[in-house]
Amino acid sequence: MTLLEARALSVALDGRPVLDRVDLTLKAGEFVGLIGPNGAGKSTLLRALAGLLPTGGTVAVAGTLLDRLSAPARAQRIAYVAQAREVAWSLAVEAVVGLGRLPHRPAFAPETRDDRAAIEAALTTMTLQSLRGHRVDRLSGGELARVLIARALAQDARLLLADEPAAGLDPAHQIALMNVFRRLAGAGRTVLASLHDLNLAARWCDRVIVLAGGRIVAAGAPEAVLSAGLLASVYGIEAHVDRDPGGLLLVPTGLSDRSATATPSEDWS
Ligand SMILES: Nc1ncnc2c1ncn2[C@@H]1O[C@H](COP(=O)(O)OP(=O)(O)OP(=O)(O)O)[C@@H](O)[C@H]1O
Repeated sequence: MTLLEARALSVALDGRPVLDRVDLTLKAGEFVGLIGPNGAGKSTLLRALAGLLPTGGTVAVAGTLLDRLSAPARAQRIAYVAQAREVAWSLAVEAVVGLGRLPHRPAFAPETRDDRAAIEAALTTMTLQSLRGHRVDRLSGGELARVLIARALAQDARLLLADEPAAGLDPAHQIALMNVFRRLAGAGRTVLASLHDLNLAARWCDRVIVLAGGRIVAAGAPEAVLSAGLLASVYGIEAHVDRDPGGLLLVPTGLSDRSATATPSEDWS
């Protein structure tokens, strides 16, 4: 079942085109990795899909156009984890995770039993129980990253958009996070996460979408997409591509002499 459909999505920032008529479809129950070089437009695409930017084209979630949804209705359907990890106030971890529940109840209403259950589940999932009373402005970078992901999990939306959620996490927490996203997808939720670690994308994602120069240049199963040739043309790197029972193994070995430009294709949605 299609959960999200973007058609001819275009974004200009400061008058400069950043996304160019992107077509994208996400199905319920898939974990999709959004990859591409610095400046490709990944953050812009995630923000556009979350309804945080003025765009050309359309975005529909479960058949409803995003701009027809109120802010709370949108937040019940889409959770977004930003790349910038900023916290405005010196709140406790538990309170920040609890902010994810605000779209689910009227303003100033007390927490419900469902809210408490979702908060506890998110704290447990992100192994934050022992930090629940800590102030977020005194956490390490990786701890804060996990809190902001937990806040999005507490939101309990059908679609999770996460911008470099694995950045700054140690390898164990990265793998644990990939397993969390896989479990969400297994439960019918949809996750679109931008990732710079190609091995995480290759081994945990059902599908990867490759963005370069504001356009989707390839999309599909990691095994079908992540070839040495694509890595050379998109990232300008040489890589050894191997596979084991867990999936692809990608080892960057150097810079390629081909320029880091890719040829956009017509329809990769
Ligand atoms: N507010 C802005 N005004 C003008 N240009 C912007 C603005 N924000 C981003 N850009 C430009 O848009 C392009 C895409 O940026 P974006 O952050 O979406 O890329 P990205 O793929 O997420 O990159 P990275 O991997 O480095 O996080 C970049 O060239 C960037 O310089």
